[in-house]
Amino acid sequence: MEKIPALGLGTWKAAPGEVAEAVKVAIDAGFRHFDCAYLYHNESEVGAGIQCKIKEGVVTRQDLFVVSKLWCTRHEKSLVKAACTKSLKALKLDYLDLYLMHWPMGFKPGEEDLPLDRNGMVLPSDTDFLDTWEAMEDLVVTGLVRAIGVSNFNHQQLERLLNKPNLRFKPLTNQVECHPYLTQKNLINFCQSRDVTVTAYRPLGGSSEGVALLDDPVIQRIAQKYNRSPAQIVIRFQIQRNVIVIPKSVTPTRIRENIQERVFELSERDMNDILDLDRNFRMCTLPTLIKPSHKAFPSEDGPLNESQD
Ligand SMILES: NC(=O)C1=CN([C@@H]2O[C@H](COP(=O)(O)OP(=O)(O)OC[C@H]3O[C@@H](n4cnc5c(N)ncnc54)[C@H](OP(=O)(O)O)[C@@H]3O)[C@@H](O)[C@H]2O)C=CC1
Ligand SMILES: O=C1CO[C@H](CO)[C@@H](O)[C@@H]1O
Repeated sequence: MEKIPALGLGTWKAAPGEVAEAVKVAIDAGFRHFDCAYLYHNESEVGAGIQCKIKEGVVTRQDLFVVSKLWCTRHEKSLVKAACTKSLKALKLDYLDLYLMHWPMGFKPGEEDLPLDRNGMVLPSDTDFLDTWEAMEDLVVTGLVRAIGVSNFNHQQLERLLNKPNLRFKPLTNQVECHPYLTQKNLINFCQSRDVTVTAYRPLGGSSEGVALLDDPVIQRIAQKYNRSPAQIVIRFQIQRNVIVIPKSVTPTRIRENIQERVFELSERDMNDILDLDRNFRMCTLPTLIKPSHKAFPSEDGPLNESQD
């Protein structure tokens, strides 16, 4: 079974024109795991950065762990292989280390990422994520991907997948929003109890978007205590609870800061103080566009809401 490196570089909103350079800086700094997605519309630049470092002989393909994600408009079984091949081509790779189902919900197929009706609600497709999963399993069998996983799955959805009759491959990870304001304690316990790793996205609180997670007084106090930056504290927090973490940066100094070559340990008390910051605060809110009648709707009584898990 593939092992996901504990720290990866996020690439959402890493603009074409800056992300290839960021990937090169990251590889030089020691990053080996790259979190990509068709949705981010920058896979070709990420691939250029990767290829450059392979050509320079800094790394080999086997040293790297490259992740991409199947977007919701490609949930029909007949569309999955082409979607994966498109990401592979853009990334200039012949296999992915991990391919994730980006969300459990399928949207109407087409070129628009978010096909909307007149009221601004997403047009669903009549797919079931269990069927989509079967097509993703085929990608493992044909060697296009080494492993498959899910993203934005709640407890019930993951359990349904794990209980699927004739499951050929278990999800390697469930990638979910996770940071000190959304600690996902219950979901993490559930995933880890079923041998599914958890990957934390938005680990820094997407700090350019006005969320003051890195300015939180508790994070600041702990950062001063260990003589580390707030970003280093929230990254270490995840690694220390066995959660894989994928901070995004296109800034060379921050990329190097985030990999923190010297390992340090947060005390149990400081880990608990960070856990106590939880306020079930979710920033990635795509579900607000989804009709409650959608098959995989993240409803009040469960999906995506860890307090309900
Ligand atoms: N599966 C899913 O549905 C989702 C997956 N993701 C994945 O997770 C990754 C990370 O999440 P993301 O939403 O990008 O948010 P992050 O929490 O990683 O925050 C990124 C922001 O933090 C800034 N930053 C980076 N390092 C530092 C630092 N050391 N000090 C201060 N600020 C810093 C970056 O700025 P700058 O770049 O300018 O340095 C950027 O503005 C994404 O890039 C994507 O790969 C994200 C959302 C949803
Ligand atoms: O990866 C992602 C980036 O953010 C988007 C907007 O919240 C999400 O929909 C998506 O899952």
